[in-house]
Amino acid sequence: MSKRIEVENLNVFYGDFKAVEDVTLTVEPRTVMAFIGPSGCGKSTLLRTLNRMHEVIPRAYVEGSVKLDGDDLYGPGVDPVRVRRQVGMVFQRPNPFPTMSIADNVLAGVKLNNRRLSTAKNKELLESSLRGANLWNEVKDRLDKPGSSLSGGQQQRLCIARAIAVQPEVILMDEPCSALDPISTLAIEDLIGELKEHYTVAIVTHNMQQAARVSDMTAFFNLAAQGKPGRLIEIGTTDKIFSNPDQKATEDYISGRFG
Ligand SMILES: Nc1ncnc2c1ncn2[C@@H]1O[C@H](COP(=O)(O)OP(=O)(O)OP(=O)(O)O)[C@@H](O)[C@H]1O
Repeated sequence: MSKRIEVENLNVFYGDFKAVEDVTLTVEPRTVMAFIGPSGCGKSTLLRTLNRMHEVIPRAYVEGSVKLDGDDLYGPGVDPVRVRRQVGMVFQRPNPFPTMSIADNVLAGVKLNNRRLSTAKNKELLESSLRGANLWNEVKDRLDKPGSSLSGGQQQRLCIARAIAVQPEVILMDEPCSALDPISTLAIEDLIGELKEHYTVAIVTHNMQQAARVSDMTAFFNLAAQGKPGRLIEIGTTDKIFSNPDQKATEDYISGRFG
């Protein structure tokens, strides 16, 4: 279920503006990679290229390639909708459909993909997705209540359950804890540790402790100057990046000297 992501010589544009320049990196299956760096260096932009969400913005495009187990996501004839089914995404703010029930929220993506399942299969998928997101025990007695009746942290886990339900290969997370309290944040961090047993995970985070806690590999991005594109400065095991980085800019950023 988990696939290797290979980004090669990727340039990412918003019209004439190049936001990210010449990124090459690999995320191995069943690992978590953290994208870190100061505001505006293109972490979220890069993340969104990994499931072709970037191009939904008018005049936005990429050069280079992103491969999933060798298949170029930007190859001719590749359907972006199919890509987004393989590569799920969890956003900064939990975004369940507020009036839809908890159960329908989990199965929303599956229904959108026109997968018709028997009632028994639906129930099975509902339970396994909620268990996978560590939410089952908290909601099993109120599956018909609206998604908005849950706390912020529960809503974020509901969104993770919704992402898992379509059985993706990769899960992308864009600052998934930035709107959550510390307890909910820890619950999501624990969950990320479990998700990587089944999925390849890439996460954007501003929280250095979080990057250190949840990721196996860390990629540090920076801007040469304001208005210039973001570039990958250093990539390595999270242990190395946080204890003995090769680049001074990485060390300065990790130790809070800028950004
Ligand atoms: N929709 C857009 N149209 C034009 N430019 C954009 C758009 N979204 C982002 N940008 C620009 O692309 C660059 C990278 O932005 P991005 O949000 O990817 O950075 P980031 O590293 O994720 O920042 P942050 O940490 O603040 O979220 C910035 O210069 C930003 O202004």
